[in-house]
Amino acid sequence: MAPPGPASAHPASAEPLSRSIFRKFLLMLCSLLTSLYVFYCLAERCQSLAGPAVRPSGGGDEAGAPGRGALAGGPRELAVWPAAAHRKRLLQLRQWRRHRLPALRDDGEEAAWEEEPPGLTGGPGGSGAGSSVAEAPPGTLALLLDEGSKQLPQAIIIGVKKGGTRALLEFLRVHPDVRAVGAEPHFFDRSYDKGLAWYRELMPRTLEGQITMEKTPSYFVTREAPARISAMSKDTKLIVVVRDPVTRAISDYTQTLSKRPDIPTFESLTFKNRTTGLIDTSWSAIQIGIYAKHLEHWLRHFPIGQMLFVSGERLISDPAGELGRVQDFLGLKRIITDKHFYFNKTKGFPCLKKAEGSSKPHCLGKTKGRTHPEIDREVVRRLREFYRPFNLKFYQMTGQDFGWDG
Ligand SMILES: Nc1ncnc2c1ncn2[C@@H]1O[C@H](COP(=O)(O)OS(=O)(=O)O)[C@@H](OP(=O)(O)O)[C@H]1O
Repeated sequence: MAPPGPASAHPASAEPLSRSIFRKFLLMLCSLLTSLYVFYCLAERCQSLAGPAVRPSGGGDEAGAPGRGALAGGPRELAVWPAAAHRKRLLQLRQWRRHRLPALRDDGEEAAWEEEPPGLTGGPGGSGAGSSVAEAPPGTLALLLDEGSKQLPQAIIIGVKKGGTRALLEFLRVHPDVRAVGAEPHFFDRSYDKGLAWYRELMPRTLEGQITMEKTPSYFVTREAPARISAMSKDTKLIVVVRDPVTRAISDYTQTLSKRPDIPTFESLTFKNRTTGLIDTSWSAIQIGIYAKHLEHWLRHFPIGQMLFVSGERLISDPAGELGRVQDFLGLKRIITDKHFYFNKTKGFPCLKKAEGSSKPHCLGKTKGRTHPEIDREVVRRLREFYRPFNLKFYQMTGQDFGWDG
């Protein structure tokens, strides 16, 4: 008879089986832990847990210190305001989803902030490196999205049409304490009968310490708007972006021309009677630029100190400077600085190194910064003459010389 096998023969065949089960178990445990970690990091808990629950707002010691932070959403800013940045990103995700749904739009002019077309990329900060919730799969954070509540706006950009209102709003949205509705609600001019509850529903959710904003440039020239906004809240802060009324009128005309190429020339629309040189002030392109007259209506309901006048020209030549004034006016810490902007030569305008909820450079869309048609010099001269007294009155009322008549 053959001798029995070694005593260890049977255990030797059983052990590999239990070991392999154990190994599989370990492998599963590891993958589970890895998935949990990935989920955890996607939720950006890693960055936010260490931060304060509510970021202090308003002018602290460092208010007014330019160039303090790094790029919006960049590592340094997160280190300074981790909780605020995290909360804002959660809310941005909600917005990211909304961007992909048919949104409330104005006359089609106001498409949302557009990403740079391929030909325009390559600006500073455009590497696309780094993560942002806007680029993360939305489903992963679904459970965390019910934060905040909808508030009526505490600040409104009320005008002026073609002044640079979109640029200002999009620049402001970079601030972690600003939440704004993307499209123009037109509540105080077109939809007032829908009521404040309807209006509030349009607003994005905000957390404590964040400001809700909207922009509708036609409010500035709407007679009923001052009383209506005051009835909502006497404390509403009002921002007006103004621009040389002559170039504003040409910009306005250029927009109409882009939609209806068959309209009469700018020159013919400007005059009631070209021979006498009588300006047609009933033409809205002309009428909107009589800023002093419109302002009078607002001053019946709001003190001048509750209004901020932003220069549309300086918003292009020195966006950080104007944004500094706006942040001060809104009682916000000066987080948006020159480090957030770069000048895009192709676009011919300042653009953001990183827009809200994105890590890529962003310029305004092609409906902003259109090429204006050449206008008869004599007509331009006559218009300048027409606007001069109104401009001077406006400088006097606001205490600011916008330099349109120098
Ligand atoms: N950064 C930047 N990028 C592009 N465009 C800029 C920027 N800053 C100000 N502007 C000027 O904004 C003008 C459009 O103004 P609005 O946004 O107020 O227009 S609208 O009333 O909302 O249609 C637009 O007018 P046009 O140049 O006539 O198109 C621009 O001159």
